[in-house]
Amino acid sequence: MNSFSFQNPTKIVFGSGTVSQLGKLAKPYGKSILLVYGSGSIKKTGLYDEVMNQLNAIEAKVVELSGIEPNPRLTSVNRGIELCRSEKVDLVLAVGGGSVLDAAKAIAAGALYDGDVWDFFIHKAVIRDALPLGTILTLSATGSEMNGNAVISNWETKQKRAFGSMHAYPRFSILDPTLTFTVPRDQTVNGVVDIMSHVFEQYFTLTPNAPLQERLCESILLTVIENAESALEKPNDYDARANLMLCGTMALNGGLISVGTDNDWASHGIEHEISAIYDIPHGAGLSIVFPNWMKYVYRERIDRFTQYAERVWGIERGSKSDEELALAGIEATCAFFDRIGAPAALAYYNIGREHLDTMAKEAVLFGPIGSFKQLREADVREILEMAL
Ligand SMILES: NC(=O)c1ccc[n+]([C@@H]2O[C@H](COP(=O)([O-])OP(=O)(O)OC[C@H]3O[C@@H](n4cnc5c(N)ncnc54)[C@H](O)[C@@H]3O)[C@@H](O)[C@H]2O)c1
Repeated sequence: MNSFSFQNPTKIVFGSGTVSQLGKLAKPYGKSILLVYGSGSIKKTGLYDEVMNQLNAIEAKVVELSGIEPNPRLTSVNRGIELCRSEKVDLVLAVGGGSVLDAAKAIAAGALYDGDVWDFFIHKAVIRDALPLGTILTLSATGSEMNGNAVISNWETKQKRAFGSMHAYPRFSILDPTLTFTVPRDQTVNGVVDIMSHVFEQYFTLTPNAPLQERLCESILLTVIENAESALEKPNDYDARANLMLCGTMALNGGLISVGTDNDWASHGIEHEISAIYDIPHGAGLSIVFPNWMKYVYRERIDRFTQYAERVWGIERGSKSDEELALAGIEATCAFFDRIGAPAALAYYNIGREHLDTMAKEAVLFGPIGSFKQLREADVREILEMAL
């Protein structure tokens, strides 16, 4: 295990009815609040009214920024930054899925920066401060509710880039699983794949002697697999939704489950290049990329993959060779994705070879990606080719 330091400053308030604590949680940060949300589904579900009642009760001045897109765009972030400055906002409050939360993080950081917020995403500047951020999560997937990451798309340059900063962690996040009852089937599936992918990025590591981290990863994968189908069959199954929500938060919790180990993140890098051009859902892109990444890299340290097959999928070794066992685990992953209806190939979105070269080049713009196996442009091109 490597040496490490770990800190997570986000307060989590978890459970049914916890939106009723919003006023109390928001009050210490000041009166002027920027409420950030998406296409307006929170108005249909009644969540918007609940939020406004809480904010009115603490006599907050609420400024609204709606219309945050899935795969949130830089243009929306810039609108939010202008509002923060003109309305002297004290607290940014995000209500939605990962896209809304990520946009709110970029707004909170950009509002206190003199230059272009995109600088943070292209390694031109480092975040030194941010406005306080609170979140109410409505979709289990990204872990954005308890980490300092944000992913934003720049449609002018056709780039999707991420930042990570201690300053961008939410001060508080309200996690009420009942708010996810209305998440449609396809988005629930995308969330399940996203959560599992976050674990894969940390589980497939070359770092030896990290048995607790390995078991933390395996327990999240097992819990997601056990609960995904119940949530899909019965969208109002509180226990299934609650378990998925907690898994999402733990899976990408500032690195909690993988402290002291090297992480990979190549598959996320590759997926970002696909959705930067084709605007497909992140989770769907990952269900296409990850099994192909696995097939490309498993020989690097085959015991990680045989352990995965045995412990996560319960596949017995019997007379199987390492190679056969590892591949059986990868096949079990594909079969599960298929069973829940996650796409397996780029063809699902009519994506052909047109932009594979660009995607491969952009993925390694800042150098090789991944640590389980370092991938260069030709490797990424090959994985994309396998994903067609
Ligand atoms: N910050 C991070 O650590 C991190 C990690 C992984 C991915 N991401 C990024 O997060 C984004 C994806 O976020 P996401 O997967 O949470 O999805 P999302 O926020 O894009 O939402 C997907 C869709 O679900 C809808 N939705 C959300 N909650 C709903 C509800 N309760 N009922 C009905 N509809 C609802 C949204 O309106 C949207 O149309 C991508 O841009 C991805 O790159 C961020």
